[in-house]
Amino acid sequence: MEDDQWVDDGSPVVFQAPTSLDGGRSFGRGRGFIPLEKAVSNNNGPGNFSAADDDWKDSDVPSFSVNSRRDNDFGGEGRGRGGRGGRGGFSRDEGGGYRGQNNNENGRGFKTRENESTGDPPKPQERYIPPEPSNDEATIFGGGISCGINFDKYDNIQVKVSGENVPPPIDSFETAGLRPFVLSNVKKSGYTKPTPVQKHALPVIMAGRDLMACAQTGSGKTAAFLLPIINTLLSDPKDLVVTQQHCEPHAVIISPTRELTLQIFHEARKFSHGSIIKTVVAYGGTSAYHQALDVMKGCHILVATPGRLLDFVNRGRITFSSLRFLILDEGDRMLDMGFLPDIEQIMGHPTMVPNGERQTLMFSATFPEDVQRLAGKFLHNYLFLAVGIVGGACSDVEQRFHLVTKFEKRSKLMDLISQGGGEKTLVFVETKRTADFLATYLSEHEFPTTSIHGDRLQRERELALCDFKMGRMYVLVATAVAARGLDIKNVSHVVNYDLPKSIDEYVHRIGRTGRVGNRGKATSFYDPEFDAPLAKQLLKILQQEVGVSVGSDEEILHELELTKVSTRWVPWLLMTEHREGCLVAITQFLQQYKREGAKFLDPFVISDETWVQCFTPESKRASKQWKYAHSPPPGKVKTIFSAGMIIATVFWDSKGVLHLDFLAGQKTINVHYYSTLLNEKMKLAIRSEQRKRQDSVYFLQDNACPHTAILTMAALLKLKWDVLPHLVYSPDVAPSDYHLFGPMKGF
Ligand SMILES: Nc1ncnc2c1ncn2[C@@H]1O[C@H](COP(=O)(O)OP(=O)(O)OP(=O)(O)O)[C@@H](O)[C@H]1O
Repeated sequence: MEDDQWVDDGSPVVFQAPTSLDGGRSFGRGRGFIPLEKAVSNNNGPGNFSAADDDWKDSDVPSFSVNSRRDNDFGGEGRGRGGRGGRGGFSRDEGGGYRGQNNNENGRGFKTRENESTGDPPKPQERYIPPEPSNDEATIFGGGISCGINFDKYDNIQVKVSGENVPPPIDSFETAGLRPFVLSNVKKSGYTKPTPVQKHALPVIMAGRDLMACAQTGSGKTAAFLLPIINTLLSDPKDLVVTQQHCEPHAVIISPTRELTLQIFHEARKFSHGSIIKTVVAYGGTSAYHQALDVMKGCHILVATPGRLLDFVNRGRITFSSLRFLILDEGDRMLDMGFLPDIEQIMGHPTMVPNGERQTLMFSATFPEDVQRLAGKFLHNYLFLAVGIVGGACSDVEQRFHLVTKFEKRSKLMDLISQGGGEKTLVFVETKRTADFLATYLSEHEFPTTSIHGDRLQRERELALCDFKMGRMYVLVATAVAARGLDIKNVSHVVNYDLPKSIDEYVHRIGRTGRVGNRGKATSFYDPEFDAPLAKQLLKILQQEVGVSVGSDEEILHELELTKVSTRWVPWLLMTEHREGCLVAITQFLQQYKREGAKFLDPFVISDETWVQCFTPESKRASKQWKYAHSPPPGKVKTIFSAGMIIATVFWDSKGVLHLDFLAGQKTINVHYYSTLLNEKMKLAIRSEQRKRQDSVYFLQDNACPHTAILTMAALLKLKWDVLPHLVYSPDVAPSDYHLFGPMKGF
């Protein structure tokens, strides 16, 4: 059975209706997290659930009468969720759900049903009643991630809005036209100024327009749609239609995963806290009966996964007749092959308010062009908002790659986690089986680890996220279920133990760190045997990231072709932490190695001599010119001095190949740089040369330029020579704006 579905099998259900619908206060709500075993036992509070609550009959659903009313900015929040208690005080605002794809949970795939084609035994049926959301202000407003040092750099990101009559962006929340009440919730959330997507999306939505918005991960898209919706629902209130049979929400927010849905629910509660607005959540893996009761008490905003939503819709519990806002969060995912049939069913439902009479909003960090085209048919006279490069990775995430075979991954992961010294690390794997295995293995090696994937029970998934969030477990091993949307504080490191199959999935995964201007790092294990198909797209992402203009398709294809020549090639990236501060970072790096007693670095003194160029995107052109001006003419040798010592010779040979021979201590290393734009003849020449000179290290890069030599040097020194002639992967050689390619072993 699909995990978002339920069955009415006519089992008797006894439900004691809430004793109060007024005042909006649950009774008997406990604090803290109740053991989950209890949570499924149906007797976890004063309320009396006495049957298989997912197996209920429609006729058993109690009748509620909720008066339609004009709302205002005050009034009880949450209209009496009596009947249960003993839980709550437990803020679960992250997670990931999953539409099963056999044992492969790679993002955008077909919607298959978990366990169907794997031959695995069916999952035990779960009757999980999630804990009540907290009403404690500190919990409600304390969940978000605080802005990081790069928050202000958001202002420099290029923004493009296409479409007709674009409303001007706002500068501040104060001038956004928000009601004082909403503004006060924004302030309580710790937001002082809007992010670019918020600056542009708020006025667009408040002007009643449809919107497709794309902005990098962790840049505040959730508030960008919630704030104007909540504001409109409050400033232009309409009666809420709730009958004994059904409810007609005013806003429906659909997201692809269960825990993301839960997270959005908490965000919506946060921004509407203290108002009349009722928000309800509906997602799979939980007691449908219980959630239906909530829905039928009436809700202005319903946050749901598509499966559970359709379930309610097909039972007539929800209709769209009063819908004012329809939001697809992770819009591209919602419209890919996996979810499209569900979305089409929702959009085409007989009760659905027609396009143009409702507002339709789609948000994501990635929007492939084909999906953009498809999305157009659900939107009316919409605006397209692109903050930065559509589908680009978050610029605050430093991306590193390790060339590994599948046999090396485990020990490499152990190294990374021990080096992390307890930093929160999210490890992505391809299969549920690997997730289980790794979580067990790491736990056995005394790294507190938990896991989340589609085969775990929902209560286990939520507990796993809670443990990770609270730091009880500092490693979370996850399948694609956790790739999108999750906003977890202090995730310092994302590891792609298995790279995903799609680049969008990669962008979302690494976006779990480096949020709201905080820095993060992502390390990916690149196994050429499996990951070569991703190389071209990875390269594009990395080029965007380092500010190097993306090469023409021809160039990229050429690089790909080279990738194919030898499966031992792997793109790896030396990222700069400060794009502008390349020199500073290099200096620090070398100083560090000096401190560690690398004597051979003694002659190597970094200075700000002209040949050490900082290579910023802006200076790319200048730098290129500089390179040609300073490189020796073909056939001539130039000597590089630093602090009066010869450190290297440069030789730009007649074939256009730059040779740098470093003199370090007693050793000379030949490092040959080749342009990526090699023709066949040059490739042949390189191959034959490499056969002759086994001790050399070869880099392929598209911008042979002497200052890269320093980085190369540093990399070689770090490896203490012993891995030569094998290249040479050193993720810690952080500072450069270059992508490099290596090794060329086997070329
Ligand atoms: N204007 C703001 N000032 C400070 N913090 C903000 C602001 N807007 C959002 N945030 C915080 O930034 C974090 C990320 O926001 P959010 O989850 O909405 O990002 P997103 O763009 O939807 O990311 P993803 O693409 O991963 O879904 C949250 O913790 C949120 O509370």
